[in-house]
Amino acid sequence: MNICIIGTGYVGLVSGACYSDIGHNVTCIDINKEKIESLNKGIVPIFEPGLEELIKKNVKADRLKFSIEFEQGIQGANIVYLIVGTDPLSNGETDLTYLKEAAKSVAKYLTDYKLIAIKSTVPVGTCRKIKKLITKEAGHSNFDIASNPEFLREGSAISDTFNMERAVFGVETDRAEKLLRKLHEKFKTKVVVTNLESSEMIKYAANAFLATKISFINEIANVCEKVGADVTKVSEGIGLDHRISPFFLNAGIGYGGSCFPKDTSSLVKIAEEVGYDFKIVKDVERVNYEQRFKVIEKLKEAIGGKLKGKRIAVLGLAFKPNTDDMRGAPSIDIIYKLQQCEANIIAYDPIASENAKKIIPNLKTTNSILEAANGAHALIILTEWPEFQDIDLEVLEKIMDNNVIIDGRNVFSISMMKSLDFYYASIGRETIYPKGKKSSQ
Ligand SMILES: NC(=O)C1=CN([C@@H]2O[C@H](COP(=O)(O)OP(=O)(O)OC[C@H]3O[C@@H](n4cnc5c(N)ncnc54)[C@H](O)[C@@H]3O)[C@@H](O)[C@H]2O)C=CC1
Ligand SMILES: O=C(O)[C@H]1O[C@H](OP(=O)(O)OP(=O)(O)OC[C@H]2O[C@@H](n3ccc(=O)[nH]c3=O)[C@H](O)[C@@H]2O)[C@H](O)[C@@H](O)[C@@H]1O
Repeated sequence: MNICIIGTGYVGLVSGACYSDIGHNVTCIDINKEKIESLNKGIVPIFEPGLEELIKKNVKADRLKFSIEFEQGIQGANIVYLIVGTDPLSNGETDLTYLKEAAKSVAKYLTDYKLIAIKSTVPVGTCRKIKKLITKEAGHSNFDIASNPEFLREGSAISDTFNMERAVFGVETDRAEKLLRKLHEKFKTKVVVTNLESSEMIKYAANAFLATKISFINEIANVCEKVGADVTKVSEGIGLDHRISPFFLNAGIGYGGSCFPKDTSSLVKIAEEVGYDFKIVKDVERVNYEQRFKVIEKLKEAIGGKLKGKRIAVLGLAFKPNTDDMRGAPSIDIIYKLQQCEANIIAYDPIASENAKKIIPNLKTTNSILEAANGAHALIILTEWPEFQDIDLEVLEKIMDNNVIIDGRNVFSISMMKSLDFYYASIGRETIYPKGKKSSQ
């Protein structure tokens, strides 16, 4: 099939590469000229494991193209995907400016029947609004509209796409359903076919539910700390019940990213607009926001209150491992707070440092864990990059000024930390004190 993707960001690029890899001809369009120029030079603007190779392979096979020419991509396409950003406005509503602009561009070149599928995450009712807009702009309605939300995660986006657990098709006609089924045939996935509104709602409900699991386990963790329980064991113990499942039960500094924060606030807004107060999701957001500052409380407790002038090594900046994406990363608020306390911060992230510096003014970063830890009064872990698990803690003991680790992602096991000589505080687990020092200092 011929597929045109409007919006070559995280999702558009990954979807385009994956659709082309299963044999479709894909043209990815974007208004960002620089981005398209780099892609045409073989430079991939984001870090996503396996993406560069996949793009290279399919460009070489002539199945994947990048362009700023809408006409070139739209004409001849069976399906046109809209995958532009849908960021929140300051009042929590979703900004549909990019989506409307993209829809108008499609309408301009809509000369024969096409399926226009919306993959952007959009408030319930948006597909219908976009249908009206395109009809008005094109002057006809020789097209179908569909909602086909995306469930990939950054950092594992390609395998999530190839092994998708389900595809959701919000459609109004058999023709639209058939086209989407044909496109997804090779993914051999379960398909949920529904109306436009249910499909749009599935996306919000999925993200809000996952966010709820995270805030739930974080609240359990906060209680665990006070009653002598260990949240990692509690997660294991409840996760073995298939009705609960072990996933998204890792306690820590809470969720970040470009989606959970925006989609939870958008769901609250969607409910508000129809007169419903979505209490659970509001609390999920509040719990999540407060959770990130737990590491600062723990840090202050560990080093006796004042952070002014203290050298603090921060390990991990990205909102999760395997990505350089800093959008909504909890590290941003945590570092701002440390800066306000006049701590001397030195951060290390395997790949997100450059993006972090664009967002966090005056952030000093290093190229290695040891450089960050050298002479530090304390080290705090904000992202569970796999390489942090392999840190030689005996070397850290020697080079740090004060052996304090505040682990915001529960990277190290309690039993291992007990064999060393650190003050080690994590989330929802007992605090380990350096040898010779008693608890509650
Ligand atoms: N990032 C993620 O992991 C996921 C994102 N989503 C949703 O997918 C949508 C896209 O998200 P991302 O790919 O992360 O956004 P992004 O910001 O990385 O990419 C959006 C792209 O659209 C382009 N664009 C904006 N207006 C345009 C127009 N009129 N015509 C052509 N291109 C235009 C931008 O230049 C940009 O390259 C959002 O609605 C998001 O909520 C859904 C699932 C996962
Ligand atoms: O709509 C979206 O954009 C996407 O949002 C999330 O994907 P993503 O934000 O890329 O990453 P996740 O793996 O879900 O992690 C989100 C945040 O939750 C945190 N998290 C995750 C799991 C957990 O147990 N605990 C926890 O704190 C992560 O550290 C991260 O900050 C969803 O998992 C995807 O299904 C969805 O498509």
